[in-house]
Amino acid sequence: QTCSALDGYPRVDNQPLRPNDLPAVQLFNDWQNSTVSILGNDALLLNVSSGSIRQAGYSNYTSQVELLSKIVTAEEVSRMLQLLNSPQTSLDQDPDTVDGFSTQEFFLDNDSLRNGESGKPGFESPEQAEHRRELRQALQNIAQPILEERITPYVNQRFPTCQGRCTPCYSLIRRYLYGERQSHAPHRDGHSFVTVVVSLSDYGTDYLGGLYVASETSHPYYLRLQQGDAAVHQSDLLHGVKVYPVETENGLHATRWSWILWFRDSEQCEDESHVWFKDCAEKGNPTCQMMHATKVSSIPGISSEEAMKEVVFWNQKAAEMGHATACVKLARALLGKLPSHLKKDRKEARKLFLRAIESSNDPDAQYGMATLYLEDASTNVILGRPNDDLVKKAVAHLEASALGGHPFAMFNLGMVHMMGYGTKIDHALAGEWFEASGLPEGLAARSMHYSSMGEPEKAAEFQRRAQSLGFGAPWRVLARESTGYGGAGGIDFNLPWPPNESNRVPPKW
Ligand SMILES: O=C(O)CCC(=O)C(=O)O
Ligand SMILES: [Fe+2]
Repeated sequence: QTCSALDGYPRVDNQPLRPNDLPAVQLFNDWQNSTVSILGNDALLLNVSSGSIRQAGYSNYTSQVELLSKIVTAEEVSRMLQLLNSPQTSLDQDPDTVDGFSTQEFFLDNDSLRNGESGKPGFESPEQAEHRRELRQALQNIAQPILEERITPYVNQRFPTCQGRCTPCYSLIRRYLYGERQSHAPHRDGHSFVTVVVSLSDYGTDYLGGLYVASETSHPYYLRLQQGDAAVHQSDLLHGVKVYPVETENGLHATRWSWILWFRDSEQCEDESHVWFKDCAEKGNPTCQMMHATKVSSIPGISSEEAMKEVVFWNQKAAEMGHATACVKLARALLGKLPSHLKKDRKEARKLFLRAIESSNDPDAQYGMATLYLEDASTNVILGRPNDDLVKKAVAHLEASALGGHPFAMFNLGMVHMMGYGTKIDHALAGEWFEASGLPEGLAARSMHYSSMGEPEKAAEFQRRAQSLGFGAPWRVLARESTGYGGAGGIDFNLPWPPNESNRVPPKW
C-alpha cells in the first residue's frame, strides 16, 4: 500500500528526472458542441462547447466548463490590444493571491473602483493614476457593451440559480509574456460565483498552453482559446495557466492577454459567498465541503472559535473522500503549519499526504512527504551522518512532485543536484531545474549559475526575469509563504536539508 505513493519509483533506469521529462501540453478535447441563442437578442447565436471534468478524490462529482466561440469580435479585441500595448500602459506589480508573483494585471472594475478609489489602493503611484484613469475609461467603453449585450445575459441564462442577478463585479486584464509572468498556479476562484475568461490572444500563433482545467493538479488539460473566445466556469473548477512559447524565425516568444470577469450573484455586488457552498457541502460534494471551509469565518455572527472548528470539520469530511486540497490543508494543520485547534500529529499528517497521493497523485502531498522524509533523515543520524536512504526517499518524492508540476519541488531538485543529495553533483542539471521552476527564486538562482559560468549577459537576463516576478521585492517572501502553490500557506520553500557529504547545507532563500 505505502509503495503506491511512489508509483514508478525508484525509476527503473535509475536516472535523475530532468525538466525534459516533464509532460507535454495536453489539450482538453472531450467537448459537446451546441448553438445557443441569447434571450432577447435574436441576432446572437453562440457556438458553445461544453466539457465535464471529474473532481478529484473518490466521488463522482464533476465540474463544468464551457467555451464560447468568438464572443468578442476581432475588431473589439484589436481595439483593446491597441490601448493595452501603448508604451504608457503600466500593469500592477503587487503580489498575486494565488502564486505570490507580481500580478501583471490591470483592473477595469472592482469594489474599490466602484467606491471611487484607485484600482488597487496603495499600489498606484500618483504619476500613473492619470493615464490609468484614461486607459480604464477607454477600455470600459469597449468592454461595457460586450458585457451588457452578450456576456452577462449569457451568464444569467446559463446559471438560473443566479435568478437573473449575476453581475460582473470584477473585470481585469492580465498579461503573460515569455520571459515574464508565464503562469498562474492551479486554484479555484472561491470569490467568484461564475468566472468568464476571454482570451485576447491566439492559441498557436501568440502562445501555446495557456488556460488549463484539471481534475487533479498533476494532470492539466489545456483549452485551445483563440482571440475572442471565452471559457466559463464556476468556483468548483480547478484551473490555472501555463504559457509555453511558440517558435518563430526570431526565436521563441509568447504573449497572452486575458480579460477576466468574476461574477457575483448580487446586483449590488454584495459578497454572499458564505452561502454558495453550504447546500452542496451538506449533500456530500467534497469540493463544496473544502470550499465551504474557506467561507465559514464570514458567516454572520460566527465566533472565531466556532469557525476554526467548522473549518476542520468540513475539511475532514472532504478528506475522507480523498479530496487532495482538503487532505493537504489538514495535514499542514496537523503539522502546526496552518492555524487550527488540532493537536500536532505527525503520523496522521503523513496518512493524509498519502491519501492525497493515492487519490490524485497530488504534487503538494508529494512535496509534504519529501519534507517529512528530510526531517526524519536529520533526526535519524547514523554514525554522525544523516540517513541517506531517507534522503533518497525525499528526493524521489520531490521528483514525483515536480512531475506533477510543483515549482517548489523543481527548485529543490536544483538544490539536490547542486549539493549532490543521494546523487553526484551536477551543476548543469541544477541550473536547468532552477530555470524550469519558473519561480522568481529559481530564475535568480539560474542567474547566479550563469554568473559562475562566466556568462554575464545570460546572468543579467535571468536577474531581470526574476525581478519582473517579484524577486527581491519587500513582499515576496511573505507572499510566497501565504500562497504556496495555488493559494494555501503552510508549506516550506526552504526544505530542512541535512548537511551533504561535504558537510554543507543549501543557502536559505
Ligand atoms: O488568465 C487567465 O486565463 C486566468 C487567470 C485566473 O484564473 C485568475 O486570475 O483567477
Ligand atoms: Fe482563476
